[in-house]
Amino acid sequence: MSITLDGLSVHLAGAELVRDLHIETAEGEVLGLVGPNGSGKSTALRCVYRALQPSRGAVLLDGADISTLAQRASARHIAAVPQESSNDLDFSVAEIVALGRFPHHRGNQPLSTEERAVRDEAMRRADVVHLADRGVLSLSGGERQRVLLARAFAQQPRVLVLDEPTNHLDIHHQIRLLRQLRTDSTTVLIAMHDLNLAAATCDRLAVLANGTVPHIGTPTEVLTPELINEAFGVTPSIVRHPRTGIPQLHYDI
Ligand SMILES: Nc1ncnc2c1ncn2[C@@H]1O[C@H](COP(=O)(O)OP(=O)(O)OP(=O)(O)O)[C@@H](O)[C@H]1O
Repeated sequence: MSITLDGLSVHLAGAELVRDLHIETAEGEVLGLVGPNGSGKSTALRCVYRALQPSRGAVLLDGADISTLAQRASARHIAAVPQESSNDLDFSVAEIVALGRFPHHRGNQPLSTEERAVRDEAMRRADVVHLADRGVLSLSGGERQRVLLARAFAQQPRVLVLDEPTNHLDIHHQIRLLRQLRTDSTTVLIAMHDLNLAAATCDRLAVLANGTVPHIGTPTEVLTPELINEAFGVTPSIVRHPRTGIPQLHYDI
């Protein structure tokens, strides 16, 4: 399924956090949101997973305004891993991942054999099988992030919204996740700070900077020294990956 941010604006606490944002994904595309702190990446993503309502504009799922859908109906298609997620209850990992099945259920019936298989496959993909019986409160930051990824996978979404999903992950688990995003047919909207990993992962990048219209294009089109300087105020040297040709940024410290 495709996601469109159609003239999205968000006003909060007397400020316009996102202004008239237009972004259209293709089905199965991995689209990265990059930009400086406070440029509105999380705010835009929160509108997609319906933690926030836009003040103007809309989020469209295959052309239909998601605000016209019941929450449970949109959750059958859109799963999210937010940047910070407080979880004060010490559920087991397997129980948390099973919550991903909730939008597909009627009432509170126990998981069927097939659904347990979906949950287990989601735990395998996020490499948390060995943690299944642990309480989530005892987990490390990266382990907890992988549990939230597993819960999102268990939802079997057509659109995955990820807000800096690699920020607690070691390099093995970063690469493992990003490879999965590249090979799956799920449409992905992902906010990232690491521009090199973003370039290697995303079909297109939207470079947000405060209040301006984003530059949207392939990594090669938007990761130019001029554009990075305009958005972030630093000027990188850009080289090509020796095998893939993807642009990679280097900085003088
Ligand atoms: N509830 C709120 N009330 C007031 N201001 C808010 C609120 N939520 C976010 N903001 C502000 O909106 C701006 C955009 O925040 P947002 O979290 O979307 O940025 P971001 O691009 O995801 O940043 P980062 O890279 O730091 O994660 C920031 O200046 C932030 O302080």
